[in-house]
Amino acid sequence: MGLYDTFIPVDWFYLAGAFGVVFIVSRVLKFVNGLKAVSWLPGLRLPLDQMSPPGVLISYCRWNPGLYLTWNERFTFYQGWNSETVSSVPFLLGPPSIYTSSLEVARQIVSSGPKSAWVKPIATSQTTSVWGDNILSTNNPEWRKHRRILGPAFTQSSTYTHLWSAAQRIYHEMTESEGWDMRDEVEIPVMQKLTFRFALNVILSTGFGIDLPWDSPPGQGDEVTLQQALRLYADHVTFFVLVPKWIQRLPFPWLKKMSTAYGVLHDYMHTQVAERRAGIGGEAELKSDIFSLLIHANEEDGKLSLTDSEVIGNVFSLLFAGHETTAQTFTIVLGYLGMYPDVQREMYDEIIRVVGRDREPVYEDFGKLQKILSLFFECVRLYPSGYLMIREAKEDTFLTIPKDGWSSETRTIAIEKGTHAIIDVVGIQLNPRYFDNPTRFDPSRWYGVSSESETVSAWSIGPRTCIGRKFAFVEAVCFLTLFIRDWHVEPILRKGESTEEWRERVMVPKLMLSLGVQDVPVKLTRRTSRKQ
Ligand code: HEM
Repeated sequence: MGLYDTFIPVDWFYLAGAFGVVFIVSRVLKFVNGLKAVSWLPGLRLPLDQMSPPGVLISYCRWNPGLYLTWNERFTFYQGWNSETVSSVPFLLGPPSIYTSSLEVARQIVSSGPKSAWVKPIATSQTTSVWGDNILSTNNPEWRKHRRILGPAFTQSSTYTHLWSAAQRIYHEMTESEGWDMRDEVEIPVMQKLTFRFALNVILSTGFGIDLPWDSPPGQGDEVTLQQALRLYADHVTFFVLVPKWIQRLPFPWLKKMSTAYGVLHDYMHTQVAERRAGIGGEAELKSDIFSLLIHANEEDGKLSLTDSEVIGNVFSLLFAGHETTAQTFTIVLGYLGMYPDVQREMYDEIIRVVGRDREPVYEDFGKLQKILSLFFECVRLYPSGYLMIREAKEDTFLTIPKDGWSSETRTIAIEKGTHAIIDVVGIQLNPRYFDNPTRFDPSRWYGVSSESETVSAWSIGPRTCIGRKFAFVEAVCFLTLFIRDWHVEPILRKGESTEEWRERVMVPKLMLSLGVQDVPVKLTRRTSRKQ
């Protein structure tokens, strides 16, 4: 019998059917296992996980709300399930997850110590470790090392006095370079362009001793200057972080420019590390500024040492985390001041009472400018720039949640290894258990609240709370004090547009790695005319 005599004709129809059945069975099993992994907690049942590719990349639609889920459904999501903690179990792709707007549940996930069952998932870490492992990207025990090395820079008072004077200098440089000093009225079509540059220059100067001029001449031809490279990186950090290396190398001119920018930054930072290490760059202005601490750790042997790539990884993670979040919020604050002239007046009065008109504000004023800090807290509450925290259960674990809806009685549910937890910071900030009338813009709710209080939860809670929270508070108070003292802010309205319509058009979130809003157009009017 020849080979061809034994050939059995393939019936493609049945083969496809068999594959189909196997696929459907595998998805049903996946779905049931997913439900079991979250103890059958009620919630979303969608084809894809919303926080990992491809679900996260698909724009908002009914069967795939994507990244905008927690914002767009902030008034209905938890109410719909009558619970502050709900599940999301995909039946095609992705891990099961739980979403929570409860601080008590969040605390169990982000606040438990080194033995915690919850870690940052690998995919999240990869997005923040493009330049090297760092404080943002690592989990215990590595994370502990990064935090211990960087911690002193954020606890010593010299960091904040230095920060205050850098912010003040850069504010004046901005008003001069933008030509505001010569004018009584200024129209700014996109406020973000200025707040981003401001916040980047502040962290560069305070953290790394790099003082960039507000304006610098563009590079010749294809050349990319350091300032342009930083700007390109800051503007396109999401791209650098999310897109695979091979896409960055495709032969498009703008990609080429970005990859040149990446090279410029890479070389600059390596040279800086080498120079600081050799002492050529001179003594750092602060003995324990962020860069000096990193370099010191680079030279250490033992537990608290860092490799070159960890140094650079931390530099970039702090550059990014230290300017994008604050810049987004400064823009939102200015938008709100424009919409609420009464609040603006109250803030101005506080500045005049504490600082007056005749002297520059100093760091010692920080503690007295409580209304300004409250204004900043309230804007971060309504638009939390760090809007999600994602964790993964590295082992089977338990969570204690309310027994029924919002009741104070609790029950414990089992959570299986591999389940993701999405701490919904927007949901927490709008939770009526923590904030009365949570949708109302009301900075006075923060008057008298300590900045150390757990109520200030938009910077996270527990050991992994934002290391730069005081940095952000001090920078915000300095910037806003200078700004509000000099300028009255109002929204630039379109013809016939009301302030409410302006809010609906402009204060609409734009979600990427942080939460911001659409381009904010504002008009500034000098409070004390130059001619007086
Ligand atoms: C409006 C301003 C800011 C907000 C709302 C904010 C929010 C947050 C949040 C929610 C986290 C926790 C993330 C997580 O655990 O998944 C975080 C962590 C972090 N933030 Fe901020 N942040 C702000 C400003 C800053 C500044 C100014 C710096 C640096 C100068 C900074 C550096 C960091 C770092 C390094 C971490 C990681 C800390 C760790 O894991 O130990 N942030 N931030």
